[in-house]
Amino acid sequence: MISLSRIISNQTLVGRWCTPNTQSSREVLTVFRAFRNQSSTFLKAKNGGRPLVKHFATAAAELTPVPQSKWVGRWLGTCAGMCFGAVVLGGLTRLTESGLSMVHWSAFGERPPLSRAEWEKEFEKYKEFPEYKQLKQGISLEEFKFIWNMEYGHRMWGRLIGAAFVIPAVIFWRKGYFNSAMKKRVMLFGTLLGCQGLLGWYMVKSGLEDRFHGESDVPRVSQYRLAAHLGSAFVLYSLFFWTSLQFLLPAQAMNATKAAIRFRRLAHATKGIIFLTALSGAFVAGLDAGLVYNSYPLMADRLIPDDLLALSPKLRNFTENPTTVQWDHRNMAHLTGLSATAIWLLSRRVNLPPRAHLAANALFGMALVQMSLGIATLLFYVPTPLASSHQAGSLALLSTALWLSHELRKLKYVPK
Ligand code: HEM
Repeated sequence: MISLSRIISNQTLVGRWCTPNTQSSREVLTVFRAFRNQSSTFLKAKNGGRPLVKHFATAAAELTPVPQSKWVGRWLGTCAGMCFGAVVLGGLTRLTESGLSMVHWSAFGERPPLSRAEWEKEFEKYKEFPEYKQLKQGISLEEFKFIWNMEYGHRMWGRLIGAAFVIPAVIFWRKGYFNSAMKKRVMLFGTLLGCQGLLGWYMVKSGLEDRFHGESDVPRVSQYRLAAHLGSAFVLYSLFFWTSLQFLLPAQAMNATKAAIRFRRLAHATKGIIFLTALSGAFVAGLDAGLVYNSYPLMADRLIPDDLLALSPKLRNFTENPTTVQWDHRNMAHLTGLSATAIWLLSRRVNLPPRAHLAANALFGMALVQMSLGIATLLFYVPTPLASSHQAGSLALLSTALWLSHELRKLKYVPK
């Protein structure tokens, strides 16, 4: 039998072995697994079969003191930051109405036009598509170059993320920095990254189709595909961010009191609510629903506007009627605001580790900023700087919620 302090000092010892010049990570992992099994059996025996420290095994397996773990964390943090940048760039591309200027796609990159003749050829191709015919008749070559470069920048940034992910992934994999769980995650990240690019083109294609014939029919991408593209970007960002936190900022342990467990559940729920609010925002953006009912808190002096269920069947309104989509987004935002407030109030009563307190405060503060940005975006008829800040704010808010729930991961069960 070994004591808890031995286990902890062994954990540090294993950590110290993990330098590139001493043990291979495979050997260290074998020692670690043996040690982990031994420790969890001991802990359970001491506590009547119930684990004394929940998540101890996972926490131990994170191998946080290993120097190379920091590199893996920094790499994933960089990928998360670059995803954040891609979301902002994508939003700016949409807000400047640039997203449908490139009418073809190639997985490995399009070559930009180099001469005036090449630019004119590219412009002629664009003129074949509905956006030019219905919305942009008569724009100059210079104006076309601007929207083309915006879209090109967004696509190339996506490819740069691909390179920033794949090259270090191969190097770290070959050096043996990943355990088997991490290898699975790396494969998942790579697959999601590839799908993100494909989904982007699938979304753009929906705006190039010849399907906009009604008088009020504006050529734009499908709101469903826009929500899917934005939603998967948020998921990818969250995975990168969360995993980098696991390497760079391991959670501090806290006592598993009833209040702490309830608080942790609320933090998880808030994270989910923020994600759904952001998805509902993508429908607002996709339908240009920020250009109707530009008043707050009422919509044309009413809490429930007249045309809320104007389309039939009724279910269609929730994804195709700008009024309903905006109404949903407002109410989801209110729910986000309420749960962020509850988090903040409860965090003052629960005994939390200092960093979890900080994260709860950051979440509440960011929710206030995000609500204000959303309201201002609506009242001022969606100006690009405000709308773009509101979009970036949604990711910043999600980040604070992820950080908070990450800080609440390690619950310590103290025997009665
Ligand atoms: C507090 C939680 C909120 C979150 C997480 C959130 C998130 C989002 C997201 C992700 C978008 C899509 C942006 C894009 O793709 O360009 C969006 C759009 C929008 N949101 Fe919010 N939002 C929140 C609150 C609000 C509030 C309170 C309002 C106003 C009452 C609002 C009004 C809008 C409008 C008008 C748009 C469309 C902007 C555009 O066309 O670019 N939001 N929101």
